[in-house]
Amino acid sequence: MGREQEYVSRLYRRLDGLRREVSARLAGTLRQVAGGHQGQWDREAAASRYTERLARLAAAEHGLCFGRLDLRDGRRRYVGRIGLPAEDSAGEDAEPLLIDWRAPAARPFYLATALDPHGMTRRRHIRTQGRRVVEINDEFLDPDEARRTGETELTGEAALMAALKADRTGRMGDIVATIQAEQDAVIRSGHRGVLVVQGGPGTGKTVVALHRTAYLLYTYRDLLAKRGVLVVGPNPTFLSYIEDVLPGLGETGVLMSTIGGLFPGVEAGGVEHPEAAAIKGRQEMVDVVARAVRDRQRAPDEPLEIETAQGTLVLDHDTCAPARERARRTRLPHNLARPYFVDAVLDALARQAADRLNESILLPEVIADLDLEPGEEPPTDLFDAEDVAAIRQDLRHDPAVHAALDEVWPELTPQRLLADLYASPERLASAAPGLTERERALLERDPSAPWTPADVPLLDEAAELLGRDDRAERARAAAEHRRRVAYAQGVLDVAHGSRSIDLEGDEEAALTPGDLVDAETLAARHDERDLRTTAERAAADRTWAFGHVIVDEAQELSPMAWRLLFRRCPTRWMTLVGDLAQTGDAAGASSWERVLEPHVPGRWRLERLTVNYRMPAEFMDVATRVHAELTGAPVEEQPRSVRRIGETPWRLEVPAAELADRLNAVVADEVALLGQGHLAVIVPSGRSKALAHEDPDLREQVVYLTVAQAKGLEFDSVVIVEPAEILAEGPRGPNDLFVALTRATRRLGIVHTPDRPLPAPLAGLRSR
Ligand SMILES: Nc1ncnc2c1ncn2[C@@H]1O[C@H](COP(=O)(O)OP(=O)(O)OP(=O)(O)O)[C@@H](O)[C@H]1O
Repeated sequence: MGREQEYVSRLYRRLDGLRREVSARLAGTLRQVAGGHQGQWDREAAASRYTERLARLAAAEHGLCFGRLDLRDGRRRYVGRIGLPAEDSAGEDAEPLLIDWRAPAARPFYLATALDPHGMTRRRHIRTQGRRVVEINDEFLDPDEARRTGETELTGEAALMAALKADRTGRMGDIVATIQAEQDAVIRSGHRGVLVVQGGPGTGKTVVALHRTAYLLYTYRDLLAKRGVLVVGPNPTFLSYIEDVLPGLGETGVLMSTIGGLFPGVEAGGVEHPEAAAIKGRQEMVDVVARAVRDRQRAPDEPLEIETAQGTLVLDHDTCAPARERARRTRLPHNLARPYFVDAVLDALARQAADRLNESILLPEVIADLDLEPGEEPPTDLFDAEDVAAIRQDLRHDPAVHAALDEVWPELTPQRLLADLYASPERLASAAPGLTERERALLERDPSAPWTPADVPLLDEAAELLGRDDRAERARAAAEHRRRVAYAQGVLDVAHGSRSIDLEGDEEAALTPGDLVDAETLAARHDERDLRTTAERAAADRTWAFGHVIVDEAQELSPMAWRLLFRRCPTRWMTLVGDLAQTGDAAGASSWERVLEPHVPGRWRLERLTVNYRMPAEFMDVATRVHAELTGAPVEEQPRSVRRIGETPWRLEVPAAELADRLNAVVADEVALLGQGHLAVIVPSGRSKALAHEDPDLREQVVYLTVAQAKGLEFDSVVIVEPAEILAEGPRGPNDLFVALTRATRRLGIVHTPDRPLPAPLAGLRSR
């Protein structure tokens, strides 16, 4: 241990040295007096590079080095959170002092087994507290010995067990020191399409997905730093549960969001009936939104009268229908096709106005008064093409014409389209004829009501169909650019005019700025630079194309949510992790094939995680039997637990009238048993108003949660209240109960009242 302490101290000295070096560079950069915009830009870019590097070095402080590999040729490799090069004095060819866990050379640390030692003779786990080595665990990778004694499938078993037994903290931690072989295969998978990771509860899907993110950022840093990585989780509570993992691994530039957070400018904080959310998630909503858009392109049966400066004009079906046809034939999104519609309508209205004027001027008595030659036809039209164009121009700016056009083909935002749709039973009936009246009634809503997470994919769908007419914006930007170029040219001209005439004859010295840079380039240097991080820019841009997308609890996503996500990831490079046995959302998935084939036919790969690290076998066994009894799902497909604790789940039956008091007493007893650990009380959503908090703080020692809130989380101890109610209330009750039963690491119990029958495996639990 003394020798390892020496080495670890050397690593920390090296880390400190690098931190000092990078800090000094950062300070130097900040001190620089940058010349001009370009200089300022370069300085900012360098400063942000150094800041990022410093953050990475700082994140490596805890558990800097956690392992050592002894190679058969006698060399040693230390594995840690980041790579550390040898000291400068050691020469360029010196081996690195520490290898980043993501580097290929570190891989045997996770894969080597006694039977397949990858050229290693020993794997050593080094546990540190602060900068002090406190424990060492060795595994000798001797194939002969393994053949004699049999081999465990776990790598670094002692370190793994210690990690699993530790108290939970309300925040997920990293597992760099104890990644298991099947997890390593997922983390480093080179698959460039959609990788689906299916695994039962506690198999490490979440933690593996986050480590894969860190691995991809390390391996494809340039590509992913530019395009960004999006991590999608089921709800804000879950996102706060996992928020420390990536920064702890030194990676900060990732955008974490729920589906509800993916429409910039919309806060989807509303809550709605789960059935309404499920309807909004259905595939058929694609047609509903499309019809809602088409319904806003009208050819009115009742003519609209427009009081214009040219007199009263009529906008009727025969005027609108061909104009609409013409605009639709462009196949452009609604707002971009609108100018074609407007053009055609203005043509027709201008003609109509000219005809009206002809009628009002060319009255029979006027014609009779005309001095016509014999045989000469009386005039029928007093306006030539130019006159009609002038009338058209007047109409284009007439507010009454604008108002009429807005009625038949309005410019629409996604928000306005959906708010108008939900607010009108007639609009809903027209756009959603396939829904029942009851289903449509569930969608009805006041326009002032807040948006809900299930609205976001619909808003996104609408945004695609509506498009945004940004011609005015682009014209403004182009004009601004022209202004800058003209200004730059002016600057160069002044510089040229004021060059020193003393230097005449000396060609090189007489170079002026205009010889070195043209006006376009000079103007570009003065254009505003966007100094936001990739994640910030991505968060603000609905059409951002991410380099990689990771989806956790992927089974919960609706078909509409998948459409949104695939739009955000045109390269289709994604990692999806989930468990079909835990699907709770009525719009969620029951088959990966059904979810993915429409988007990436034949181009997705399924990996499985089979070992459960969270629950002891005693808990997993009960959860599996309950799920199998309720759904008929095969027991063999559930994961195997890595440990037993010698304690089974308990059951407490209490009279209904005493439920609240007895529950409080149970909670107090459990807390007393826990020490520093955390307890979750999982309640039916029907009781959540009284018990569960809408925005629970997972750092509290005791939290009350619904199943939906508890999804993906884990606690030392879990108490489930009225499992029969949980079973009865959701659209996928058996899955919900399964989720609740698979959250605990050390203690698990249920509290129920007598008149609700329990599934047999729960009825048979020991009494508390
Ligand atoms: N190799 C490992 N070493 C140490 N701990 C691990 C390892 N793999 C998983 N764990 C731990 O097991 C627990 C369960 O992991 P995680 O939450 O990622 O599982 P999950 O498959 O996403 O579960 P669920 O489907 O229930 O959400 C976590 O505490 C995680 O840190």
